[in-house]
Amino acid sequence: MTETALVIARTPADKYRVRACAQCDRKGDALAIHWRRGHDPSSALFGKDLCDKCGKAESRRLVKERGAVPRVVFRGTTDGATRAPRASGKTSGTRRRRAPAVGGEKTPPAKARSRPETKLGAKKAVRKAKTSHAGLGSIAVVREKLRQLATEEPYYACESWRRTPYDITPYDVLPDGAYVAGVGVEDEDAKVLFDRLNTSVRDGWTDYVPVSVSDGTAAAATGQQPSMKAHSGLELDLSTEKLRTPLRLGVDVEERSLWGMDCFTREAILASISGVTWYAGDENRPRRVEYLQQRFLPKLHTLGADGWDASRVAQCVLDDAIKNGEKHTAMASRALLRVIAECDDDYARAPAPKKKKANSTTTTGEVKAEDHTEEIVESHDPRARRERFRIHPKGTGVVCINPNGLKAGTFVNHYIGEIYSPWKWYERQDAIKKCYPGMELPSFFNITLERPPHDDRGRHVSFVEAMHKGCFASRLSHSCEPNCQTVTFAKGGKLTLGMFTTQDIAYGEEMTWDYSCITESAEEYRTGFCLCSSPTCRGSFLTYSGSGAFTAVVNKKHAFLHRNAILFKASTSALTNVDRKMLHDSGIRECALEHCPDWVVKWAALTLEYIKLEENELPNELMSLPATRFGRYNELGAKSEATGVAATRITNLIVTLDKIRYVLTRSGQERAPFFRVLTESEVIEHLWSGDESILRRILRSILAGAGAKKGSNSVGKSRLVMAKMPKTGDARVDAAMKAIQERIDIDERPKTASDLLWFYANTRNWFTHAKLDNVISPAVNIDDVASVIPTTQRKHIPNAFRGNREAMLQKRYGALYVWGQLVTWYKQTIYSPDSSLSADRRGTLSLPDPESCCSAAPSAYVNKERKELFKALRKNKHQSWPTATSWSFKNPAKVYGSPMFDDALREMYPKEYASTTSFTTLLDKHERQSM
Ligand SMILES: C[S@@+](CC[C@H](N)C(=O)[O-])C[C@H]1O[C@@H](n2cnc3c(N)ncnc32)[C@H](O)[C@@H]1O
Repeated sequence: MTETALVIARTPADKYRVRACAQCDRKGDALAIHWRRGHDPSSALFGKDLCDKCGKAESRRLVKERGAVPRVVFRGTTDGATRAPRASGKTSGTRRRRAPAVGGEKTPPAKARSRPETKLGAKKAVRKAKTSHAGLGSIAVVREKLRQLATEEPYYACESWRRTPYDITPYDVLPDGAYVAGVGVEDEDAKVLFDRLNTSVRDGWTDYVPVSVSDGTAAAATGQQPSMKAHSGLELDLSTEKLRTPLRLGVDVEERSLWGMDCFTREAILASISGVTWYAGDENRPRRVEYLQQRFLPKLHTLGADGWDASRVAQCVLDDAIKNGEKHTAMASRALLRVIAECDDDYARAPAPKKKKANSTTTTGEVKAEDHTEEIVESHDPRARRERFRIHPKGTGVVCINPNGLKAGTFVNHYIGEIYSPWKWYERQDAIKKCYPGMELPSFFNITLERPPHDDRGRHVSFVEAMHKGCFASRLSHSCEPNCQTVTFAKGGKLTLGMFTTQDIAYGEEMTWDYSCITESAEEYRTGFCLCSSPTCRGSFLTYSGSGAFTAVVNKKHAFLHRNAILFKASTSALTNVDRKMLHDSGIRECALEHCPDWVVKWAALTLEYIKLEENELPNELMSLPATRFGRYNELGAKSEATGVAATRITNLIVTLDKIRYVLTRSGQERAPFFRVLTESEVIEHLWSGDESILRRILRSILAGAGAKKGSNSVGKSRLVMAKMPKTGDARVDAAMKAIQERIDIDERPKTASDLLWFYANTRNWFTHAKLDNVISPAVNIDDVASVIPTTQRKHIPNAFRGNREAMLQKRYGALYVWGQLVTWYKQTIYSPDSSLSADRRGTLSLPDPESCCSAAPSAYVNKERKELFKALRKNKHQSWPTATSWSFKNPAKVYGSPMFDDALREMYPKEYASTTSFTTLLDKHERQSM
């Protein structure tokens, strides 16, 4: 194959020789210009010196002409140290030996030091180091690593790169431990909120558990579990004296504009320094991590607006290392600088594309300028979306500036802010989303304050918003390997949240905690890519509630019909002492249940039963999941994950109770059970004897349809059926319907009418729902939000409040809100949980309209569709029926029930529904008989 690559002239003597480019006549030595040499024998430029630009152009031309891939190039950089590539014989290894004595770095482990001598011999080892860890080798390794990472989660999750720091979100400082009522919280509600801060638990109680993880790191033990609080048995000192003295801003800690790297960049940096022998190989990964965390990151946190530039950080680390005689750190920094130069600087130096026209939707000059900068960066080179050393702004964070560092277990500060009850909090969030659609994920500062389960009045949840009012504790960043933690504790009969260090923290180190924040939106999860830079970073600082841990058991044991079965049972059976005790034992007591009607309390008890079942079954489900990059779940990790999921579920249960209570306690609101079972005579009327009964409607539509086709056999058949209809309504519904079904094969299409009747005839539980009033709550006040919208997002503001402002700020709870919320209780961010009900009920709870079996679309229910429908129902009875068929589901009578729902009831409550035949047995029989 013809050699098409261009390689650099690379002997040390060459370095200082002034050359001229054979193409453009540019002059300079190797320190000023990155020189290349024509390497294609058939080219006129073969063997000639070319400047960087012309060399690349030549390379591109050759690649275009012949489709060959250019060989990786290596070039010198300008700091004059360790530049020699392997062919020169002057390796960075030799220079290292001449470097000044090392200060503050650890000796390599004996095993690592002895290996070259014992295995290869000293000379061989040096040669190996030269070839595999210097220059060309390391860059190839990095490139290969980046290629691999680009196809793996979570590395490619980050798609755009912002190089400018975020605006500071200013806040009012609240006095220690003082919460204030949220914006627009009315006095009555505020009273309830502050009362919920009172507790019967003894002073000094805390929800902090000093977990000891003996068999490895927290991450290894927990898989991707964020909520496990693992900190090697550290005890916290909650003496009042300590809690009175938080750390001081400007003395112990400082708020700073901080930067962080995505997982891709972190791995690229680790790979870059693995080119240095001291840091090479799996056994030296801890050294690479130490370089990143103890040298690179602290330096990054001092760079202010320049933090985006990885090579600047590396250069600063190098300068410090040279000053302090830390030779390994210096070598790592040089290696990193070299790789960054190779991978990124070409890109940075290439001419910027022509200015785009200013964005007409922007409102201020400042925004235009900022947007433009970002556009250039992104549109310049699409490959930049992946293979670059990207350091992103994280906004304000908190750094330890106490020269002695901070000890593990130190009280940092109270986590305080404005408090909201759950229903009010979600009304506010809904209004924000409605008024600022399409707004980028804003920084969030909220945290939940949870009452302890053993408090006399039990659990409850309040939302603490620290965006506008609070203290520096709310400015700490998230980390997947944090050094601080929030803790709820009791002090003076009141509950409060505090931040504590869980590890010793050195001067210059960033203080972080694990947000353990769960999002219901996959998009939000992806947007929240994590910049914590820790070696076990999970990729996003959010946890997705659609992940395996949250869905593994739900999909099997708590699907749509199961959740409706719970609501059905709660509406139709009495609240017992066993239910009350179970709730009480789990801490769901007065605070969560007051003002709830019995059927809602029963619903809570039945839902709690499911939560316990899930907690039991989830560990096995998790251990059977395929391995992720964190490995497989072990038993400890799976159990801990299940505990975390159960805790989230209980919080959601309490939040749901709070929302439902709000709607049901509005004046004039119906409080009877939400589902009402039809009496037998109502069922007969609905199916059989009523003017609008299912049977009458079906016959009417058959006659209407068949009338068009004179002489059709259907007409005679349906008249016959009509004539034989009993005049009284006291026949057993299912027997009569069955008899009709056997004779009514009157439709010319395969089995449409008889199948439909089969579903009706085989449904045992028919019910309808309560008619609740719509509730429209007062407009919430979100004036405080506009001030914190990032400048880049301001362009959305003109679109906000397009409609009636007052209406957009009000929350409308529709008549079916209670139904929707109770069957999606584990989600909280859906504006109208009832809006998906009609789709979810399609064919599952609501059977097709009788008219649809005689619709004008004759091909809609041919044998193929029929088979597919039955197959799908066998596989998943909770799945709504496909929309492509002619079935319609208007259900004007609002009567619900289906054989699939009966089956869900039987699965959930086998004792009460023991006589119900399983749905698949029924369907098998029906298919056999109707062949
Ligand atoms: C509680 S605030 C922290 C203070 C905030 N950085 C500021 O500028 O005021 C949480 C926000 O900080 C940013 N943040 C914190 N930790 C982060 C991390 N590890 N990765 C990415 N962004 C982070 C995110 O924007 C997040 O919404």
